[in-house]
Amino acid sequence: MTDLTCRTANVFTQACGLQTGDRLALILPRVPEWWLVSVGCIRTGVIYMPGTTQMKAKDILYRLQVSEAKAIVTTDTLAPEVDSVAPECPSLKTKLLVSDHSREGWLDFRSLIKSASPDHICIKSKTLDPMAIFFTSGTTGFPKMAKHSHGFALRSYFPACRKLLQLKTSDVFWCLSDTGWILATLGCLLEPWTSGSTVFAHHLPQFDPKVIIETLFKYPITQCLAAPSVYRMILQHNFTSLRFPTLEHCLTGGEALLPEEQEQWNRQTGVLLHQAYGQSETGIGCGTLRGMKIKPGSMGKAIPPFDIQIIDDKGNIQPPNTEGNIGIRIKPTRPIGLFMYYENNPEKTAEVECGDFYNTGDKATIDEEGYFWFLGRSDDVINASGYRIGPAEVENALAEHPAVAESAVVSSPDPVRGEVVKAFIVLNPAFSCRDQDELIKELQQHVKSVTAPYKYPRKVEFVSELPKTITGKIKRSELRKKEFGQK
Ligand SMILES: Nc1ncnc2c1ncn2[C@@H]1O[C@H](COP(=O)(O)OP(=O)(O)OP(=O)(O)O)[C@@H](O)[C@H]1O
Repeated sequence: MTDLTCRTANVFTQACGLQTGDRLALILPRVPEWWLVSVGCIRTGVIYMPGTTQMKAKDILYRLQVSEAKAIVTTDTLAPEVDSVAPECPSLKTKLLVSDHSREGWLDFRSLIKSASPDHICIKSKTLDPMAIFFTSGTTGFPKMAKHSHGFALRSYFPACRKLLQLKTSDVFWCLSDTGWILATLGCLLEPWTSGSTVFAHHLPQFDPKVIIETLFKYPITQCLAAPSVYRMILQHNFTSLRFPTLEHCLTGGEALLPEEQEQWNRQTGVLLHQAYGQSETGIGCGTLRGMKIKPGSMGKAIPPFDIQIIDDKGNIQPPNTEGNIGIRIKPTRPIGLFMYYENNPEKTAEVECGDFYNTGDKATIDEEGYFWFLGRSDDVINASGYRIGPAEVENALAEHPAVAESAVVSSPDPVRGEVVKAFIVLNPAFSCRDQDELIKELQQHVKSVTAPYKYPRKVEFVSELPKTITGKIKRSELRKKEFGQK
């Protein structure tokens, strides 16, 4: 890795003429070059911007333009999409292709690193020098550019952070996160790197639960990190045995995990599933550390150096069991590992500052033991007849009914009540022939029976799919806007 990443650094500074502070878009699947490019950038101070390979031309265009990227690294699959938008990106000077074939107008990354010198002197980066830009998922609008410093990498060395996974040199760690997501930089690169553990990588072009299960049986993987949907798919697969021979520890985060899924995973695999919470802005903010008591449905406790509190809209700390915003203290000192600011967006950067805190825009409560309980994004919380309802609570209740494959709960206008709870539901195929009115009544009754009755969805609509971001997160804001007749 030292040899190859030094060569990569030389390719960037010499063959590509990139300088410290230039931006490079990194859009690669799970191939070894993803690691080389990331570390090559860290060595040279080139700011890298990971992006998912699921992007289409317009997504790539948006990212290249707003970031004024000077270079891009990608594969054959996305090169034509890049070429189709490159004329509209005047800053883009270098296109690097990771492939066994050549392509006109592109530099061949693999042959360049073969011929590059392995001698390279790393820049002397300071903790607060910029390292990477992570685009947010765009769940609530256009993706924002969360800029991180080298302190983000440093945070993985902090003893308190290493308690999350407690990786050892003997561990074989498999992080299934999309390479475009901040979790991949943490789970595929920084965490195992700082612990000296083995990284397991699988190309996995599609999330086929059968392949994931076979892989966990075949290879000596001891720890696994993946989005809740991955564990969900495995559980829904009805495989005869999920007793993986070497798996000891599992972590998930990035979206809500249902408490019953957490329990079901434990029952079927014999391994505990720990939950973490984070954002492109924060990396992992809180989590259930290895060995800590798991409270199903909770996102665990704040991980130092972050001081996380539940705050009101003015930044006042709220007592336990009171709904509020998840805030991370930034005054008097901004903690290492938290994003620096939104690039080119001082208004948005100022908007998320709330008193002494960075307001994550997520609603939650904290209990007496310091465990956080996610309610939903601030914009998604429903205010029905004076009751504040988090979509996650209703979606969790619906998920317990066998008819529900997936649901999204949003606010909907009502002439009498102002706002009511509306559920968009994707049915499991076995229930698609059922009388719809009858099924709606049954589902409403079910929600009333498993959670506080005022939360039940007064409106229900069955849909074939839910609107999602390219990383698979439900765009509740899109559904809500449709309900209120907005664009
Ligand atoms: N454990 C978790 N449980 C529930 N939600 C989670 C969890 N972890 C993360 N999230 C959600 O994911 C969000 C972070 O996702 P990300 O940084 O990818 O961008 P986004 O907020 O989805 O997109 P955008 O900011 O562009 O709308 C959090 O703010 C939170 O809403």
